Amino acid sequence: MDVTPEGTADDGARAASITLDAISKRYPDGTEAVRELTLDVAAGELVVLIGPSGCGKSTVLRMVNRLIEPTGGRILLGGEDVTRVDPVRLRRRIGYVIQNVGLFPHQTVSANVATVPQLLGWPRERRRERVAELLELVGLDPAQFGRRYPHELSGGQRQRVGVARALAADPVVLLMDEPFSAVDPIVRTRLQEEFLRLQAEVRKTIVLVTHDLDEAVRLGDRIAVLSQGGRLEQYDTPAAVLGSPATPFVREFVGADRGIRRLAVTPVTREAVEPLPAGSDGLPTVPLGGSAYDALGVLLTSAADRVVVTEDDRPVGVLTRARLLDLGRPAT
Ligand SMILES: Nc1ncnc2c1ncn2[C@@H]1O[C@H](COP(=O)(O)OP(=O)(O)OP(=O)(O)O)[C@@H](O)[C@H]1O
Repeated sequence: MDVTPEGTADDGARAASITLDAISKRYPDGTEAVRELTLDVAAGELVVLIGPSGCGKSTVLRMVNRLIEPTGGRILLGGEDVTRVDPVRLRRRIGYVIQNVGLFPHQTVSANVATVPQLLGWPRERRRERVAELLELVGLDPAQFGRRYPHELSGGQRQRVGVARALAADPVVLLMDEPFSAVDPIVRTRLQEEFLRLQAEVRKTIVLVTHDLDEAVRLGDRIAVLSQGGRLEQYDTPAAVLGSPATPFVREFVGADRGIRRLAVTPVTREAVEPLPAGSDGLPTVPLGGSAYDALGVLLTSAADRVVVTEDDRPVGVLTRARLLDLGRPAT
């Protein structure tokens, strides 16, 4: 069955690029939620939209799957204008995950995950295989969880089912609106880590909305910082947004502690490492390529003023406390 929206050329593609071309949304009451926003997301890229409450993040996201109709501009998926295709067919190609997941309460986990395949008329056996594959992918044993109902799951498990459901029909794009904010911080961090592993495997084009800067830094290949009216203040890698805020707005938004956040996205490189002096036995170790933030954590929990950097478990040099702190110092 053809599930490609009319007018798109992404047949068979596993991920499609997204181009927002001067999209605008003026609500009927006159609120200009988004004014001529232009943004490109490459196929397989994970882009995070972040900004203060009311700046238009959710409006932007929902215009991509046409839950909200733009009042101006164009949206291209895989280079094809989808502004005028049937929104229902479009949504079958776009996975959507929201904060409280929105699972159907009276349907089992399996039935929830199979929602779109069912709509698409997949035969029962193919649906069953797909559900099992997806539940395993998100770390839930299909035999144990497939027959449960949403209220019989923890918040984190529900969230995983939401992600599995969004991936069910192999969408070319995944939209996620505050997907991890309804769970406590420890579960959230674990879900984020699992999600990054999942993304490395499925490589979808993902647009994720969050108000949590740490989440944006951890997950985003690029971060789009928005201010009121969906105005794009900066669109760059986490390291660049933290290291060189493009505008006073971004500088204030990322805050005074951007140096420490920056360490989380700064790897310990060979350039930062000094030759290994004699008498370095017994010092704590960190792996080359690991994050400078983790190295700082190791330093803070030991009495040492330097750590030994290793590659394949062999020491390649030392990283001093002073050099480490330099890595977090913003360029501007
Ligand atoms: N249906 C609507 N009618 C009128 N104005 C709306 C409507 N929906 C949203 N808005 C307004 O549009 C602006 C952007 O809202 P949106 O929900 O996109 O922001 P957001 O950045 O996602 O906010 P938050 O982080 O608080 O969820 C806000 O000023 C909001 O009040």
